[in-house]
Parts: sequence; structure tokens; C-alpha cells
Amino acid sequence: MKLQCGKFQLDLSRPRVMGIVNLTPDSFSGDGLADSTARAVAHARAQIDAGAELLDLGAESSRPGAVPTSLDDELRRLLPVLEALAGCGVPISIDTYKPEVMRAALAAGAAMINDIYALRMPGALAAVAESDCGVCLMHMQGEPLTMQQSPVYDDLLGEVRHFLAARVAAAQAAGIARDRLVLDPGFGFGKALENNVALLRHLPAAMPPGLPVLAGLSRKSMLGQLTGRAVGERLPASLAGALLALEGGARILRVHDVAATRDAVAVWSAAHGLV
Ligand SMILES: Nc1nc2[nH]c(SCCc3ccc(S(N)(=O)=O)cc3)nc2c(=O)[nH]1
Repeated sequence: MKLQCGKFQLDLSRPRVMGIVNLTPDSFSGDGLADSTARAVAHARAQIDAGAELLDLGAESSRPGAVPTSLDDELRRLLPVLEALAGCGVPISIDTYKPEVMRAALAAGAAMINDIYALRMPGALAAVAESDCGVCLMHMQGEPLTMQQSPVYDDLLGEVRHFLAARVAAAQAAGIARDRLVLDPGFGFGKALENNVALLRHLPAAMPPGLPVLAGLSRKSMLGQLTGRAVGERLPASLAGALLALEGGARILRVHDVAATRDAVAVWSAAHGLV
């Protein structure tokens, strides 16, 4: 399965590791790099050296309880880092839901848009339809500020699958080719522990067929709830979650710990007969 990401074409017949570059001041996992472009760029390059085959740059926190970031603040944090990473050799994804940020990032060389609102904001479909960038469509119930207060599902897997299928249809209707799309169940985005566990246990049933899947479990609270570990002590659980996501068909892993995840993926790939 191939994913078209601007000038890059990703062969997703084997798993790829996407390194998280958090440009917010209040990152949930203590990795915020908002105060220094140089530090953020150095971190991004270190992730590439560690084996990241995509990077995800985010300048607005979407952790539970996060308040929205202004357009100006998001652009001010994002663009210097994106511009400094031009020519880095791997596709740069931008974690944003604002069409204006999408347009500016695509003009500055971003190869993928990672939208936690799945292009539902006015103007978002048009902003990416004009490009040939990759697009990640993610499921979220509610919005970051309140999504974890009381998530409720009648049919979790069906609701996630139907939501994503509807967003795929909307994207295709806007002229966005299927080979540009990757889908994501949105671990921790309006999901209680039992919802996150059910998604991990039955991942294929939550996803419309025939499209690649991205999973982002790294350091998330579901792992803390299952292990009792604080956010900085969740690497073993994050690796276990990553491999379970691969078992469930995910082929892009969005992680903080690139080198460790690459090692876990190497073991998984060998056991699956992948080179
Ligand atoms: N496609 C995609 N993009 C993402 N961007 C983020 S930022 C993390 C926001 C957050 C932090 C912590 C919790 S919690 N309460 O579960 O620990 C939830 C959400 N994540 C993802 C993800 O998964 N996919």
C-alpha cells in the first residue's frame, strides 16, 4: 500500500515510525520545544538520525483540557522550524486543524497534514485539495478542551468506522485522492480507558477497509492507567502498544521515542517475514 505525501511516496507494506516534534509550551509529556527553534530543529534531526521516516510538527496542544492556540501563535511557533527542516529528507507532517496554517505549512514545504478534526473546519478540505500532500483523518469525540469529561459510545467501533468513512467520502468529494489518505482511530481523543482498549483489541473493525492506518498511543494516559506509570515512565507500555497497533494493521506509528520504537518494529517485522 502506497501513501502519496507531496513529493514523497511512502511504501506502507512495512511499518514506518513518525517522530513527534512538540512545539507547544505545555506538552503533556514534558517534551515541549516552543521556546527554541534551534532546540526543536536539533530534536527533529536527532529523530531522523534515530530512524524516524516521518516527522509530525505540532504547535497547538490537543491534550485533554488544552485551550485553543491563536493562529498567530501557531504560525510563529511552526514556520521557523518547518523552514529550517526543508530538505531534511523525510516527509514533514503538520498537526493542525486550521486551514490557514495548512496553507502556510504546505507553501513552506510540509508533505502531510495531520488533522485531529479530520478536515471538518470550514476551508480545511479546500486547503488540502489544492495540494498533493498526505492527509491523516482522525476520529475524535468532542474537542480537546472537554473530550475526556464523559465520553459515551453506543457502538464504539461502528461510530469510529462510520465517522472515518464519512470523512473519507468528504475528502474524495473535495478531490482528494484516496492514495493521499491515512486514517487514525484517535487514541485518547474522547475515549475512556475501556474505549481505548477496545480500539486496540479490535482495531481492524474500527477502520474502513483499504486505507492505511496511523496509531498514536505513545505515552498516553491509557498506558498510565494500565501500568500505574507516570508519563515519563511509559516507554515499555508505549512499545507494547505500538506492536499491538501493528498487529491490528497500523503501519504508521506516531511516537516520542523513535530509536526504541524502531528496535521493537525490527523484531515485529522479522517475525512477520518483512525485510
Ligand atoms: N493523528 C494523530 N495526531 C495526534 N496528535 C496527538 S497530540 C496528543 C494529544 C493527547 C495527549 C494525551 C492524551 S491522553 N489523555 O490519552 O493521555 C490524548 C491526546 N495525538 C495524536 C494521535 O493519536 N493521532
